Amino acid sequence: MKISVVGVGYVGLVAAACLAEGGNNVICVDKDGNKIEGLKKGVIPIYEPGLEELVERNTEAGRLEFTTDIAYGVQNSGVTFIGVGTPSSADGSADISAVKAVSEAIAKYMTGRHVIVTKSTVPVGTHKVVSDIIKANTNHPFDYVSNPEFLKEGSAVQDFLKPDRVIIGTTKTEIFELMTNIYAPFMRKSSRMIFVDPASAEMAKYAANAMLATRITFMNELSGLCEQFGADIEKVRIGIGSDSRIGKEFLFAGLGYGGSCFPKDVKALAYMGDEQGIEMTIAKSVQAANYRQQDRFAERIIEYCKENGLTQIAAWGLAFKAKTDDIRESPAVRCLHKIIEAGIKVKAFDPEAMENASRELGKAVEMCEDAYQTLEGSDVMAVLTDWQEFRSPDFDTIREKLSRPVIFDGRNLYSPDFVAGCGIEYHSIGR
Ligand SMILES: NC(=O)C1=CN([C@@H]2O[C@H](COP(=O)(O)OP(=O)(O)OC[C@H]3O[C@@H](n4cnc5c(N)ncnc54)[C@H](O)[C@@H]3O)[C@@H](O)[C@H]2O)C=CC1
Ligand SMILES: O=C(O)[C@H]1O[C@H](OP(=O)(O)OP(=O)(O)OC[C@H]2O[C@@H](n3ccc(=O)[nH]c3=O)[C@H](O)[C@@H]2O)[C@H](O)[C@@H](O)[C@@H]1O
Repeated sequence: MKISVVGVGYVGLVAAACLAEGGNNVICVDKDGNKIEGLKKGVIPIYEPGLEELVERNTEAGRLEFTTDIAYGVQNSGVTFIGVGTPSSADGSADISAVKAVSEAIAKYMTGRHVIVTKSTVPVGTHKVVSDIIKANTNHPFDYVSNPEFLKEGSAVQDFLKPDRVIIGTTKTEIFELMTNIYAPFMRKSSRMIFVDPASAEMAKYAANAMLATRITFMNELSGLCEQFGADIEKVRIGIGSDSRIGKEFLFAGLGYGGSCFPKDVKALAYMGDEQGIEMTIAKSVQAANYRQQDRFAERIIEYCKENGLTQIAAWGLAFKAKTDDIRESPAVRCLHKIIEAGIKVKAFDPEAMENASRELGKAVEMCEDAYQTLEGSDVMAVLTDWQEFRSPDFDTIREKLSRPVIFDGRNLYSPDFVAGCGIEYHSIGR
């Protein structure tokens, strides 16, 4: 099939490369000329495991091409996926101006019947807004599909190639069948193609992200209580996660959730509720509790440093989670902003996110070549991102290099007994 994908970010580029891997001819369109020029030369603008090989293989096979020219993309495909950003506006609503602009452009350049598929996360009701824009800008027939994306950064390629479920929001059976064919190469026995109306598809996306953010936040609040009572949140997690009604995933307490989606989507859901006069009290509480959790961790570090006259910390991790270079709404970055504001110096290391974090944190943080270099001249250490390579460090070196052997672990990566046995004071979450 001939497909175009507009937006070559975490969602668009992954979707395009995977659709090409499935045998389709895919044209990637983005307004960012630097990204497109880079991609033409094989430079992947983001870090995402497995993506580079996929892009290279499919570009060489002639199934994947890159352009800034949306007219070319639309005119040479029958289906266009929209994967542009929908960031938070100042009032918390999702800013869908890019989706609207792209829809208008698609409509203007359509030369015949076209299918327009929105992968971007858009407020419920956007299908009507976009359909109206398309109608107003073309005389050709079209079908609109709401097809929210559920991939996670860091495992985006695998998530796309092996989805748990694909939700297709359309009113027409034949369009559901077309989408089923597009996704056929990726469906396993356990995967489900789900046929719903566009509003339910749009709502399912917000419901999924808000539900996951709520689970994490509930565990984070419990972690504070565990600390007071001397209970261990990790044991509580295993205890409740063994109940199949609750399930094991997304119950890890930490320094709060971050990323480009949970924070923005929880906010947008709260906004949608306010607009409709139905207050989303849970979403609002989750949002507030999440920021409290992030700040609580930073404050513990600051307080400890102030009380003990300490002036420099070694920070391990900057990305909002492991296996990504993304620092959008990173709890690590928010935490470091607070620490810097308190007058404490920071040396930091992250395997992938230092370039992005440098832009955000500026010279206030000294970036290091490896994790151990951050310990030079530092008093205490803070683990802020759950990178695999931080999980089994050389505790002897950590103890020897820090002026005061203390670890603040915002990700519960280590066993408290083991770390204590290494002669290091250990502060983690909910234990
Ligand atoms: N990042 C993630 O893991 C996931 C994101 N989503 C949703 O997917 C959407 C995209 O997210 P990301 O890929 O993270 O965004 P991103 O910011 O990484 O990429 C968006 C891309 O769209 C391009 N763009 C913006 N306006 C454009 C226009 N008018 N014409 C052409 N290109 C344009 C930008 O230059 C950029 O390359 C958002 O709605 C997000 O909520 C959904 C699931 C997962
Ligand atoms: O809409 C989106 O963009 C995506 O948002 C999340 O994916 P992502 O943000 O890439 O990352 P997650 O793995 O969900 O982690 C989000 C945040 O929650 C934190 N987290 C996650 C799990 C957990 O148990 N505890 C916890 O604190 C992570 O460290 C991270 O800061 C969802 O998991 C995806 O299904 C969704 O498609």
